[in-house]
Amino acid sequence: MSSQPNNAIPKYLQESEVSQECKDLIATLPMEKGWLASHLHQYQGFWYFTRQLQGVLSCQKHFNNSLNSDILIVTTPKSGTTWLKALTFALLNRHKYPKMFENHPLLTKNPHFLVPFLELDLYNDKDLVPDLNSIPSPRLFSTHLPYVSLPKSVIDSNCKILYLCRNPKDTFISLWHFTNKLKLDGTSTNSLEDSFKKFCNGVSICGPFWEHVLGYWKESLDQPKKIMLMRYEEMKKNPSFVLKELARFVGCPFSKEEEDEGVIDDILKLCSFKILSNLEVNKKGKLSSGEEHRAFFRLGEVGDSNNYLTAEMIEQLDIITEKKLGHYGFRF
Ligand SMILES: Nc1ncnc2c1ncn2[C@@H]1O[C@H](COP(=O)(O)OS(=O)(=O)O)[C@@H](OP(=O)(O)O)[C@H]1O
Repeated sequence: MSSQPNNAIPKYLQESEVSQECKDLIATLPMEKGWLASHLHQYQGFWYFTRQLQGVLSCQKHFNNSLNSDILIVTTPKSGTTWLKALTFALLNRHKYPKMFENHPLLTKNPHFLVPFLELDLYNDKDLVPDLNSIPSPRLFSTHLPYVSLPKSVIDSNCKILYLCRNPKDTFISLWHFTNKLKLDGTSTNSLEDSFKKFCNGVSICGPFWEHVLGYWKESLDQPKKIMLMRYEEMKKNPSFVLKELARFVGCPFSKEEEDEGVIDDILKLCSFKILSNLEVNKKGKLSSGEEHRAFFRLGEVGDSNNYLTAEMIEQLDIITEKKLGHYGFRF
Protein backbone atom coordinates (compact mmCIF):
# COMPACT_ATOMS: atom_id res chain seq x y z
CA MET A 1 0.00 0.00 0.00
CA SER A 2 1.22 3.50 -0.78
CA SER A 3 2.37 5.74 2.06
CA GLN A 4 2.73 8.97 0.02
CA PRO A 5 -0.27 11.09 -1.00
CA ASN A 6 -0.98 10.87 -4.75
CA ASN A 7 -2.63 14.09 -5.84
CA ALA A 8 -4.18 12.46 -8.91
CA ILE A 9 -6.43 10.40 -6.64
CA PRO A 10 -9.35 11.98 -4.76
CA LYS A 11 -8.75 12.42 -1.06
CA TYR A 12 -11.19 9.73 0.01
CA LEU A 13 -9.27 7.11 -1.95
CA GLN A 14 -5.83 8.09 -0.69
CA GLU A 15 -4.18 5.32 1.27
CA SER A 16 -1.68 7.48 3.08
CA GLU A 17 -2.35 9.15 6.41
CA VAL A 18 -4.30 6.34 8.02
CA SER A 19 -3.86 5.83 11.74
CA GLN A 20 -1.43 3.28 13.17
CA GLU A 21 -4.41 1.42 14.65
CA CYS A 22 -5.89 1.08 11.18
CA LYS A 23 -2.56 0.03 9.64
CA ASP A 24 -2.10 -2.64 12.31
CA LEU A 25 -5.57 -3.98 11.68
CA ILE A 26 -5.11 -3.93 7.90
CA ALA A 27 -2.02 -6.13 8.27
CA THR A 28 -4.28 -8.86 9.67
CA LEU A 29 -7.15 -8.54 7.17
CA PRO A 30 -7.77 -10.21 3.81
CA MET A 31 -6.96 -7.76 1.01
CA GLU A 32 -7.91 -7.56 -2.67
CA LYS A 33 -6.43 -5.42 -5.41
CA GLY A 34 -8.47 -4.07 -8.21
CA TRP A 35 -11.50 -2.13 -9.20
CA LEU A 36 -12.85 0.82 -7.17
CA ALA A 37 -9.67 1.48 -5.24
CA SER A 38 -6.12 0.17 -5.30
CA HIS A 39 -6.91 -2.00 -2.31
CA LEU A 40 -9.98 -3.28 -0.54
CA HIS A 41 -9.86 -4.80 2.96
CA GLN A 42 -12.30 -7.31 4.34
CA TYR A 43 -13.48 -6.38 7.82
CA GLN A 44 -16.32 -8.14 9.66
CA GLY A 45 -17.15 -9.91 6.40
CA PHE A 46 -17.41 -6.79 4.18
CA TRP A 47 -14.99 -4.95 1.86
CA TYR A 48 -13.81 -1.35 2.33
CA PHE A 49 -11.26 0.92 0.73
CA THR A 50 -8.52 2.05 3.08
CA ARG A 51 -9.74 5.45 4.28
CA GLN A 52 -13.27 4.15 4.51
CA LEU A 53 -12.06 1.40 6.85
CA GLN A 54 -10.46 3.99 9.05
CA GLY A 55 -13.79 5.84 9.19
CA VAL A 56 -15.63 2.60 9.97
CA LEU A 57 -13.34 1.88 12.94
CA SER A 58 -13.59 5.42 14.13
CA CYS A 59 -17.36 5.66 14.00
CA GLN A 60 -17.77 2.24 15.64
CA LYS A 61 -15.61 3.54 18.47
CA HIS A 62 -16.93 7.08 18.80
CA PHE A 63 -20.52 7.20 17.61
CA ASN A 64 -21.78 6.15 21.00
CA ASN A 65 -24.64 8.59 21.41
CA SER A 66 -27.28 7.46 18.93
CA LEU A 67 -30.58 9.07 19.93
CA ASN A 68 -34.05 7.59 19.57
CA SER A 69 -34.90 10.62 17.45
CA ASP A 70 -32.02 10.03 14.98
CA ILE A 71 -32.76 9.05 11.41
CA LEU A 72 -30.12 7.00 9.62
CA ILE A 73 -30.17 6.49 5.86
CA VAL A 74 -28.43 3.22 5.05
CA THR A 75 -27.73 2.15 1.50
CA THR A 76 -25.71 -0.16 -0.66
CA PRO A 77 -23.46 2.14 -2.73
CA LYS A 78 -25.03 3.33 -6.01
CA SER A 79 -28.57 2.42 -5.03
CA GLY A 80 -29.97 5.96 -4.95
CA THR A 81 -28.38 7.38 -1.77
CA THR A 82 -28.16 10.89 -3.20
CA TRP A 83 -31.86 10.83 -4.10
CA LEU A 84 -33.00 9.47 -0.74
CA LYS A 85 -30.84 12.02 1.10
CA ALA A 86 -32.47 14.83 -0.87
CA LEU A 87 -35.99 13.48 -0.32
CA THR A 88 -35.56 12.90 3.41
CA PHE A 89 -33.91 16.28 3.93
CA ALA A 90 -36.71 18.04 2.03
CA LEU A 91 -39.36 16.05 3.91
CA LEU A 92 -38.00 16.87 7.36
CA ASN A 93 -37.40 20.53 6.53
CA ARG A 94 -40.62 21.23 4.63
CA HIS A 95 -41.98 23.63 7.24
CA LYS A 96 -38.68 25.50 7.50
CA TYR A 97 -38.46 26.00 3.73
CA PRO A 98 -42.05 26.17 2.45
CA LYS A 99 -40.99 27.95 -0.75
CA MET A 100 -39.11 25.03 -2.18
CA PHE A 101 -37.97 26.60 -5.40
CA GLU A 102 -36.79 29.89 -3.89
CA ASN A 103 -34.39 29.49 -1.01
CA HIS A 104 -34.11 25.76 -0.37
CA PRO A 105 -30.67 24.47 0.67
CA LEU A 106 -30.93 21.69 -1.92
CA LEU A 107 -30.77 24.37 -4.64
CA THR A 108 -27.28 25.40 -3.59
CA LYS A 109 -25.85 22.42 -1.73
CA ASN A 110 -25.25 18.83 -2.75
CA PRO A 111 -27.38 16.29 -0.80
CA HIS A 112 -24.21 14.60 0.50
CA PHE A 113 -23.17 17.88 2.07
CA LEU A 114 -26.54 18.25 3.78
CA VAL A 115 -26.65 14.64 5.00
CA PRO A 116 -23.15 13.47 5.92
CA PHE A 117 -21.89 9.89 5.91
CA LEU A 118 -20.93 8.69 9.39
CA GLU A 119 -17.89 6.73 8.22
CA LEU A 120 -16.84 8.87 5.26
CA ASP A 121 -17.38 12.45 6.38
CA LEU A 122 -17.76 12.64 10.13
CA TYR A 123 -15.17 10.19 11.35
CA ASN A 124 -12.73 9.86 8.49
CA ASP A 125 -10.23 12.66 8.61
CA LYS A 126 -9.35 12.70 12.26
CA ASP A 127 -9.93 10.40 15.14
CA LEU A 128 -11.99 13.17 16.73
CA VAL A 129 -15.55 13.11 17.92
CA PRO A 130 -17.42 15.80 15.98
CA ASP A 131 -19.87 17.94 17.90
CA LEU A 132 -22.98 16.04 16.97
CA ASN A 133 -24.91 17.44 19.91
CA SER A 134 -25.20 20.80 18.21
CA ILE A 135 -27.24 19.34 15.34
CA PRO A 136 -30.97 20.03 15.75
CA SER A 137 -33.31 17.09 16.23
CA PRO A 138 -34.06 14.90 14.37
CA ARG A 139 -30.44 14.40 13.35
CA LEU A 140 -30.13 12.95 9.88
CA PHE A 141 -27.06 10.87 8.98
CA SER A 142 -26.20 8.25 6.43
CA THR A 143 -23.95 5.25 6.11
CA HIS A 144 -23.11 2.36 3.79
CA LEU A 145 -22.30 0.10 6.77
CA PRO A 146 -23.80 -3.40 6.85
CA TYR A 147 -26.05 -4.18 9.81
CA VAL A 148 -23.41 -6.30 11.59
CA SER A 149 -20.97 -3.38 11.60
CA LEU A 150 -23.27 -0.58 12.77
CA PRO A 151 -22.03 1.20 15.90
CA LYS A 152 -23.44 -0.48 19.01
CA SER A 153 -25.34 2.65 20.03
CA VAL A 154 -27.30 2.54 16.76
CA ILE A 155 -28.25 -1.09 17.37
CA ASP A 156 -29.26 -0.32 20.96
CA SER A 157 -31.24 2.88 20.30
CA ASN A 158 -34.71 3.21 18.83
CA CYS A 159 -33.51 5.42 16.00
CA LYS A 160 -35.17 5.01 12.61
CA ILE A 161 -33.25 3.31 9.80
CA LEU A 162 -34.21 3.95 6.19
CA TYR A 163 -32.61 1.21 4.14
CA LEU A 164 -32.44 1.56 0.37
CA CYS A 165 -31.22 -1.01 -2.14
CA ARG A 166 -31.41 -1.44 -5.89
CA ASN A 167 -31.35 -4.47 -8.18
CA PRO A 168 -27.76 -5.77 -8.37
CA LYS A 169 -27.53 -5.46 -12.17
CA ASP A 170 -28.11 -1.70 -12.21
CA THR A 171 -26.17 -1.26 -8.97
CA PHE A 172 -23.16 -2.97 -10.51
CA ILE A 173 -23.30 -0.96 -13.74
CA SER A 174 -23.70 2.31 -11.85
CA LEU A 175 -20.69 1.44 -9.69
CA TRP A 176 -18.67 0.39 -12.70
CA HIS A 177 -19.34 3.70 -14.45
CA PHE A 178 -18.43 5.57 -11.28
CA THR A 179 -15.09 3.81 -10.93
CA ASN A 180 -14.24 4.33 -14.58
CA LYS A 181 -14.82 8.03 -14.18
CA LEU A 182 -12.32 8.13 -11.37
CA LYS A 183 -9.43 7.06 -13.60
CA LEU A 184 -7.49 5.55 -10.76
CA ASP A 185 -3.86 4.54 -10.89
CA GLY A 186 -2.80 2.15 -13.64
CA THR A 187 -3.01 -0.87 -11.33
CA SER A 188 -6.80 -0.83 -11.26
CA THR A 189 -8.47 -3.30 -13.55
CA ASN A 190 -11.69 -1.65 -14.48
CA SER A 191 -12.73 -3.80 -17.41
CA LEU A 192 -16.40 -4.72 -17.24
CA GLU A 193 -15.61 -8.43 -17.20
CA ASP A 194 -13.04 -8.28 -14.38
CA SER A 195 -15.15 -5.94 -12.28
CA PHE A 196 -18.17 -8.20 -12.83
CA LYS A 197 -16.29 -11.26 -11.60
CA LYS A 198 -15.24 -9.43 -8.45
CA PHE A 199 -18.75 -8.12 -7.83
CA CYS A 200 -20.19 -11.63 -8.20
CA ASN A 201 -17.58 -12.87 -5.73
CA GLY A 202 -18.70 -10.22 -3.26
CA VAL A 203 -15.69 -7.93 -3.70
CA SER A 204 -17.15 -4.43 -4.02
CA ILE A 205 -17.43 -1.41 -1.71
CA CYS A 206 -19.35 -2.62 1.36
CA GLY A 207 -19.98 -5.91 -0.46
CA PRO A 208 -20.87 -8.68 -0.68
CA PHE A 209 -23.92 -6.89 -2.07
CA TRP A 210 -26.32 -9.74 -1.26
CA GLU A 211 -25.20 -10.17 2.36
CA HIS A 212 -25.63 -6.41 2.86
CA VAL A 213 -29.23 -6.55 1.66
CA LEU A 214 -29.96 -9.77 3.53
CA GLY A 215 -28.75 -8.33 6.84
CA TYR A 216 -31.20 -5.42 6.66
CA TRP A 217 -34.01 -7.46 5.10
CA LYS A 218 -33.99 -9.88 8.03
CA GLU A 219 -33.79 -7.06 10.57
CA SER A 220 -36.60 -5.13 8.87
CA LEU A 221 -38.84 -8.18 9.34
CA ASP A 222 -37.83 -8.50 13.00
CA GLN A 223 -37.93 -4.76 13.75
CA PRO A 224 -40.49 -3.17 11.39
CA LYS A 225 -40.82 -0.04 13.55
CA LYS A 226 -37.08 0.59 13.40
CA ILE A 227 -36.14 -0.36 9.83
CA MET A 228 -38.00 0.55 6.67
CA LEU A 229 -36.67 -1.17 3.57
CA MET A 230 -37.05 0.53 0.21
CA ARG A 231 -36.16 -0.45 -3.33
CA TYR A 232 -34.93 2.09 -5.93
CA GLU A 233 -37.22 0.50 -8.54
CA GLU A 234 -40.25 1.05 -6.31
CA MET A 235 -39.26 4.68 -5.77
CA LYS A 236 -39.00 5.23 -9.51
CA LYS A 237 -42.34 3.52 -10.16
CA ASN A 238 -44.41 5.12 -7.42
CA PRO A 239 -42.45 7.95 -5.80
CA SER A 240 -45.38 9.66 -4.09
CA PHE A 241 -46.49 6.41 -2.44
CA VAL A 242 -42.96 5.74 -1.13
CA LEU A 243 -42.57 9.34 0.08
CA LYS A 244 -45.87 9.17 1.97
CA GLU A 245 -44.84 5.87 3.58
CA LEU A 246 -41.48 7.36 4.48
CA ALA A 247 -43.12 10.40 6.07
CA ARG A 248 -45.40 8.18 8.16
CA PHE A 249 -42.48 5.95 9.17
CA VAL A 250 -40.34 8.82 10.49
CA GLY A 251 -43.32 10.31 12.32
CA CYS A 252 -44.12 13.35 10.17
CA PRO A 253 -46.98 12.27 7.88
CA PHE A 254 -48.39 14.70 5.32
CA SER A 255 -51.65 16.34 6.32
CA LYS A 256 -54.65 16.38 3.99
CA GLU A 257 -54.04 20.14 3.47
CA GLU A 258 -50.43 19.52 2.48
CA GLU A 259 -51.49 16.85 0.02
CA ASP A 260 -54.09 19.21 -1.47
CA GLU A 261 -51.56 22.05 -1.67
CA GLY A 262 -49.19 19.85 -3.69
CA VAL A 263 -46.38 19.64 -1.12
CA ILE A 264 -45.64 16.03 -2.03
CA ASP A 265 -45.35 16.90 -5.71
CA ASP A 266 -43.10 19.85 -4.91
CA ILE A 267 -40.71 17.70 -2.87
CA LEU A 268 -40.60 15.06 -5.60
CA LYS A 269 -39.97 17.69 -8.25
CA LEU A 270 -37.23 19.42 -6.29
CA CYS A 271 -35.47 16.08 -5.69
CA SER A 272 -35.97 14.73 -9.20
CA PHE A 273 -32.96 13.68 -11.24
CA LYS A 274 -33.76 16.35 -13.82
CA ILE A 275 -33.78 19.25 -11.36
CA LEU A 276 -30.92 18.15 -9.09
CA SER A 277 -28.54 17.11 -11.86
CA ASN A 278 -29.00 20.43 -13.68
CA LEU A 279 -28.28 22.67 -10.71
CA GLU A 280 -25.05 24.63 -10.96
CA VAL A 281 -23.87 23.25 -7.61
CA ASN A 282 -24.23 19.68 -8.83
CA LYS A 283 -22.63 20.30 -12.22
CA LYS A 284 -19.50 21.78 -10.69
CA GLY A 285 -18.12 21.52 -7.17
CA LYS A 286 -16.66 18.73 -5.08
CA LEU A 287 -17.26 17.29 -1.65
CA SER A 288 -14.50 17.87 0.88
CA SER A 289 -13.64 14.19 0.42
CA GLY A 290 -12.77 14.92 -3.22
CA GLU A 291 -15.75 13.35 -5.00
CA GLU A 292 -17.14 15.54 -7.77
CA HIS A 293 -20.82 16.35 -7.28
CA ARG A 294 -21.61 15.46 -10.88
CA ALA A 295 -20.37 11.89 -10.33
CA PHE A 296 -23.53 11.21 -8.31
CA PHE A 297 -25.79 11.92 -11.28
CA ARG A 298 -25.44 9.76 -14.38
CA LEU A 299 -28.73 8.51 -15.84
CA GLY A 300 -31.06 7.69 -12.96
CA GLU A 301 -33.10 5.03 -14.75
CA VAL A 302 -34.07 1.41 -14.12
CA GLY A 303 -32.72 -1.25 -16.49
CA ASP A 304 -29.67 0.52 -17.95
CA SER A 305 -27.64 -2.61 -17.14
CA ASN A 306 -29.36 -4.30 -20.12
CA ASN A 307 -27.26 -2.02 -22.33
CA TYR A 308 -24.00 -3.34 -20.87
CA LEU A 309 -24.40 -6.87 -19.53
CA THR A 310 -24.53 -9.95 -21.76
CA ALA A 311 -27.42 -12.41 -21.44
CA GLU A 312 -25.04 -14.77 -19.59
CA MET A 313 -24.04 -12.08 -17.11
CA ILE A 314 -27.67 -11.20 -16.45
CA GLU A 315 -28.51 -14.85 -15.90
CA GLN A 316 -25.55 -15.26 -13.57
CA LEU A 317 -26.58 -12.30 -11.41
CA ASP A 318 -30.21 -13.45 -11.38
CA ILE A 319 -29.17 -16.91 -10.20
CA ILE A 320 -26.97 -15.54 -7.40
CA THR A 321 -29.73 -13.15 -6.31
CA GLU A 322 -32.37 -15.86 -6.24
CA LYS A 323 -30.08 -18.22 -4.35
CA LYS A 324 -28.95 -15.68 -1.78
CA LEU A 325 -32.10 -13.59 -1.31
CA GLY A 326 -35.08 -15.32 -2.93
CA HIS A 327 -34.65 -18.16 -0.46
CA TYR A 328 -35.42 -15.63 2.31
CA GLY A 329 -38.43 -14.21 0.51
CA PHE A 330 -36.66 -11.12 -0.86
CA ARG A 331 -36.93 -10.26 -4.55
CA PHE A 332 -36.20 -7.13 -6.58
N1 LIG B 1 -32.66 12.33 -8.02
C1 LIG B 1 -32.38 11.14 -8.49
N2 LIG B 1 -33.35 10.31 -8.94
C2 LIG B 1 -33.07 9.09 -9.42
N3 LIG B 1 -31.81 8.58 -9.50
C3 LIG B 1 -30.80 9.36 -9.06
C4 LIG B 1 -31.03 10.66 -8.53
N4 LIG B 1 -29.84 11.18 -8.18
C5 LIG B 1 -28.91 10.27 -8.48
N5 LIG B 1 -29.47 9.17 -9.01
C6 LIG B 1 -28.80 7.95 -9.49
O1 LIG B 1 -28.39 7.16 -8.37
C7 LIG B 1 -27.16 6.50 -8.70
C8 LIG B 1 -26.07 6.95 -7.72
O2 LIG B 1 -26.29 6.22 -6.55
P1 LIG B 1 -25.95 6.78 -5.10
O3 LIG B 1 -26.53 8.12 -4.95
O4 LIG B 1 -26.38 5.72 -4.15
O5 LIG B 1 -24.36 6.89 -5.13
S1 LIG B 1 -23.43 6.89 -3.83
O6 LIG B 1 -23.47 5.54 -3.24
O7 LIG B 1 -23.93 7.92 -2.91
O8 LIG B 1 -22.08 7.22 -4.36
C9 LIG B 1 -26.82 6.88 -10.12
O9 LIG B 1 -27.44 5.87 -10.92
P2 LIG B 1 -26.99 5.56 -12.45
O10 LIG B 1 -27.47 6.70 -13.26
O11 LIG B 1 -27.70 4.29 -12.81
O12 LIG B 1 -25.52 5.40 -12.45
C10 LIG B 1 -27.50 8.23 -10.22
O13 LIG B 1 -27.72 8.67 -11.54
